[in-house]
Amino acid sequence: MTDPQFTNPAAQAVFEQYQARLQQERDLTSDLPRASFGDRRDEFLLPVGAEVGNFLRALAIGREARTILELGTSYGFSTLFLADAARQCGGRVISIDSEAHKQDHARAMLEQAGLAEYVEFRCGDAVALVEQSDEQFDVVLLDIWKNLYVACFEAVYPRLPEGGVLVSDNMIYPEGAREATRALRQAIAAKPDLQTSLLMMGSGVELTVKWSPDSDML
Ligand SMILES: C[S@@+](CC[C@H](N)C(=O)[O-])C[C@H]1O[C@@H](n2cnc3c(N)ncnc32)[C@H](O)[C@@H]1O
Repeated sequence: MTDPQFTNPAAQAVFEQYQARLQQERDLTSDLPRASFGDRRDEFLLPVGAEVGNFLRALAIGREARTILELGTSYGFSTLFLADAARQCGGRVISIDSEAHKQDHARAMLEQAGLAEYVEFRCGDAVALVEQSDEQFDVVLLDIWKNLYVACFEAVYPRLPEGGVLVSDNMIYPEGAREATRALRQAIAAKPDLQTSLLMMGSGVELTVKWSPDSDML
């Protein structure tokens, strides 16, 4: 029995499907050599997990986010939480992934959950799609392949409004991502108007807020 995470039974049923698939994937991958796992990574959910999902949802609702950007749809696990937030705060989610078949699966799951109307899926390279965009993003989840973190961050940064929030996943685990996450931390530290903090939840989350020194929010 999975702990209830959603008040809406349809969304809870979809969450439970994800949890069951995740357990199967854990069993399958526990003995897989690292190289084989890397070759097969597109098969797996690789989700942020329920704790981070709940955190993201609360953050987006608290921020009264109008536009939520997700970089890395995968099969839709984190999208489910973000879409539930969008439903509750009158916002919308733009979710980007380069793999169309993953987004097709995510779309079907969101439809089952009754949350598809809150999500616009965009398929393509995250850096290029963000750079082409003239939108501002109130809450951003950065969760694509880690070698793209700095490029994505640089594309997102000018599109974060004052008070806008960036959540970057996998800042602690897996260990193999640490060179990339260290580079992201350095890129964040180089901006004078960002406040940032590493949170020990899930695989390690960096919470970064655009908050200028002369902001009247301080
Ligand atoms: C860790 S998974 C995302 C997991 C998802 N956020 C969740 O919690 O369920 C990373 C995703 O980034 C996508 N990705 C990798 N490179 C990309 C790129 N250049 N542009 C867009 N998406 C990309 C992969 O296809 C993969 O689905």
